Amino acid sequence: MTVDAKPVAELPDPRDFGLAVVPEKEIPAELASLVEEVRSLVDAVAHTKAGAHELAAARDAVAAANACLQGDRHDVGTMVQQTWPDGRVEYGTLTNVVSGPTNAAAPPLRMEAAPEGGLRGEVVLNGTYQGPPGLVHGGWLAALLDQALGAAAGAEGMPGLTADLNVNYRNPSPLDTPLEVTARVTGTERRKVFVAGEVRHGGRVTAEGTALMVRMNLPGDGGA
Ligand SMILES: CCCCCCCCCCCCCCCC(=O)SCCNC(=O)CCNC(=O)[C@H](O)C(C)(C)COP(=O)(O)OP(=O)(O)OC[C@H]1O[C@@H](n2cnc3c(N)ncnc32)[C@H](O)[C@@H]1OP(=O)(O)O
Repeated sequence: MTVDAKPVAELPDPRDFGLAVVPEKEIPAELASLVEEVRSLVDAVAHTKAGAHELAAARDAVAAANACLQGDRHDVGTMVQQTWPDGRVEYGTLTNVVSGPTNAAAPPLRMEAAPEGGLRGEVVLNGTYQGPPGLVHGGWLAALLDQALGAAAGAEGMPGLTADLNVNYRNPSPLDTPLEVTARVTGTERRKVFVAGEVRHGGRVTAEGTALMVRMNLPGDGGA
């Protein structure tokens, strides 16, 4: 495979594209703990056997919390700037449904540099990500892989959009237990970035994915 994509030294600054950026360290601790609470709430609501009285009280409490939060909002498209332990700066969307730190619907998946190259992360999906009984929904496994594969391309300075994603489900992925997600770039060809990754439970591959990411046009690279 031709290796003629042009990785950039640093990721583009989203501000140059008119997007707002929130440094992750500036996210209030109170918001982070609210997000955790809402994640737990969604799971509790999904599985509750509470009676009518408790359900009505919970509904009123949630409606009151909702009313509290109807003020200023971040624009859709707002990015979060995260700094890796090695000092590398990374951008993602603040409310990304897989990894967004303020999105209570995100598990969330956080990736880090893997010693063997590429990225790795660990994630636990609770019962709100259920497909078959006790197992993670296949669409969510695809979402985890899509995110990890995109992040692997981004981490090598080649952020882009997924053009083609293939997922092979090898073994069931259980809920409520750590799943390891790995991803790496396997080749490049002009703006095409080929990536591959796996989801593992207890060391056994449960899903594997390959994708073609098409690198975004960056200022100064001629777009080729
Ligand atoms: C601002 C800074 C932010 C930094 C931020 C960093 C964040 C870092 C972490 C991100 C982590 C996100 C991970 C989630 C990733 C999603 O969820 S992405 C969302 C789902 N994907 C989409 O919505 C994409 C929809 N599709 C499109 O917009 C366009 O089709 C694409 C993919 C951008 C390509 O369009 P294009 O740029 O016009 O590319 P085009 O010139 O047509 O093709 C370029 C090459 O790719 C090939 N190609 C294009 N499409 C396809 C296809 N579908 N199948 C096969 N080959 C294709 C072409 O044949 C061509 O090949 P060559 O001629 O070079 O051999």
